[in-house]
Formats: sequence, structure tokens, C-alpha cells
Amino acid sequence: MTSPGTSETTGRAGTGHRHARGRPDPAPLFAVSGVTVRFGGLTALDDVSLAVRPHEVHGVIGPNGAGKTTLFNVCCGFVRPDAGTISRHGTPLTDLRPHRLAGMGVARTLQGLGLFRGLTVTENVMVGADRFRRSGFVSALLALPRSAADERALRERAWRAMSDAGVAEFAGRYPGSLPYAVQKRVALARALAADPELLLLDEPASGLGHDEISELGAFVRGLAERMSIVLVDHHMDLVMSVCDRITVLDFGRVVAAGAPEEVRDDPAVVDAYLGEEAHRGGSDGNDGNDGNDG
Ligand SMILES: Nc1ncnc2c1ncn2[C@@H]1O[C@H](COP(=O)(O)OP(=O)(O)OP(=O)(O)O)[C@@H](O)[C@H]1O
Repeated sequence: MTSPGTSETTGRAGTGHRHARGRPDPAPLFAVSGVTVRFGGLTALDDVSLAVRPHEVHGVIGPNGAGKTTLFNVCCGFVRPDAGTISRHGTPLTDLRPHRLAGMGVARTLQGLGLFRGLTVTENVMVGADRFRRSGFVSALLALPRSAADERALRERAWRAMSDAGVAEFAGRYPGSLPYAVQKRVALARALAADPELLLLDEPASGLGHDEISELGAFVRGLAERMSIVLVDHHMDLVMSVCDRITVLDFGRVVAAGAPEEVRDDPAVVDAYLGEEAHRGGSDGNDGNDGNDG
């Protein structure tokens, strides 16, 4: 996986917070304001707000059941909130739907990879680039020159995204024949092929080994050169090292928000995670996903 940005401006380690902090506070690219989601009698999100600035990596963490996935699904348009708004560049998105995301400059990767098993890696990634298709179904059916040129352009986009994500060597392979970590990178390449201004990543580190997580962290930091990123993940080390700002949820509420070093020692955050430990019966605290390793 090649880092798509320059190390001077993207590496969190060493230089401290980079561009997202060095610049004057810009208007948020994407904002969730006062969002409440209820599932029957259960309030999964309660008046949750967060704002993602341009070129920011914004982490969302919290113990199990805190509402992270629900918030992610709200951002994707999978879940419609009972109250609150979602806006992009200050304009409310009144009809946010998953199939409209790409046209809005938003791409996502999901916990389940969602790759098409019957398509090659290239074809899967080309699906991500589809919003750039100019010719319609009829041109494709009749194999008109316009359609062939279109196809070439999409293939080139896919190739760039695959190269960025380090999966170009698997271009002709089928996802099922590849290791899980590579499949995750293919899913990431597909999201990048949409050339989003906002990338939503749901548990990108799940199932990855230590070295792969470090590589992913460097890669995500590099991506912030070209887009904003919302990163929902259990891996505290990854979130703490990669994110500019973090929103911490517990029982559907925002209990802390700020820079990693601000939230790390926030008593509300410590309480939330200690509460989770207690809930697990004070065992080793390891749920298999390094949830509290920070
Ligand atoms: N479709 C649903 N119907 C009913 N309850 C739901 C639904 N989705 C989530 N919940 C509940 O909403 C709360 C928040 O769940 P959510 O999955 O968003 O939390 P999470 O922080 O992502 O948890 P985890 O880290 O375990 O994935 C939980 O109590 C969960 O049981």
C-alpha cells in the first residue's frame, strides 16, 4: 500500500497535528447536528453532533453498543434519524440515501466487505468509479466508441485506485481467492475510485494484524491530503495515532470530543471504557479486537 500523501504533512507521529490544525478553523465539510435515532424503545443515538473539517481524519470510538455503527449508518443514509440534520458544506442533506452518496462525493467501506465474488478485482474497483461513466446503457449495449472510451477511462481510474491501495498486482484475481487483508484493501480501492471528498470507514482494521494496521494507519493519514475521513474503529492505537479529532460515544451520547490527547485522559472516556470492562465481568478485557489497547 503506497502512502498517497507526503510524509511531512501527513505523518501524525513526530510533527504533531498537521494541516488540519495548522490552518484557520475551516467550515465543516460534513456535519451531523443533534441526531437522535430510536429503535423501538431504545435510543441508539441521543442528540449526537459532530463536524468533519476538510482534510481531517475524524475518529468515532466508544464501547460496544455505544452507537458507532448507527452513527455510521446515519452518515451513509442507511438509517434515517428521528431528529437532527446532516449537512455537507453547510447545506442540509434532506434526502440522503446510500445510492446517492457517490454523487455527493461520499464513499464508504463497510464492515462486511461487500465485494462481488463473480467480478475480478479490477471490475469490483471499477464499480466504485461508476459515477464517472458518461455513456449510457444503450451505447454500452451497441459497443459505440463513446462507450469504449468510457470503459478505458474507468479502467484507468480503477488502476490508479488499485495502485494506491497496493492491490494492482491482484487485478485479474477474484476476491474469494485473496487473503482477507487484501480483500479489505480492494474494498478500500473501490471506495477511492469514486474520488470522494469524504471517505467513511467502518472498522477498517478489523481482522488485520498489527503490521497491517500500522500500514493502514499511514495510508489513511496520507489520504487526508486529498479528502476528509471518518474512521469508526475499535482499535484505540489506530484511532489515537491517525485521527486529528475524535468523538467518543457512550450509550448513544457524545461523552467527549477533541484531539486524541484531550479525549485520551478525559474522565468520561475512562469511565465509559472502565464501565465496559466491568460489564464484561472484569476479565482480561480482550474481546479479540484489541478494543482497549490504548
Ligand atoms: N436495527 C436495530 N434494531 C434495534 N436495535 C438496534 C439496531 N441497531 C442497533 N441497535 C441497538 O442500538 C445500540 C447501538 O448499537 P450500535 O451497533 O450502533 O453500537 P456500536 O457502538 O456500533 O456497537 P459495537 O461496537 O458492538 O458494534 C445497541 O444497543 C444496539 O443493540
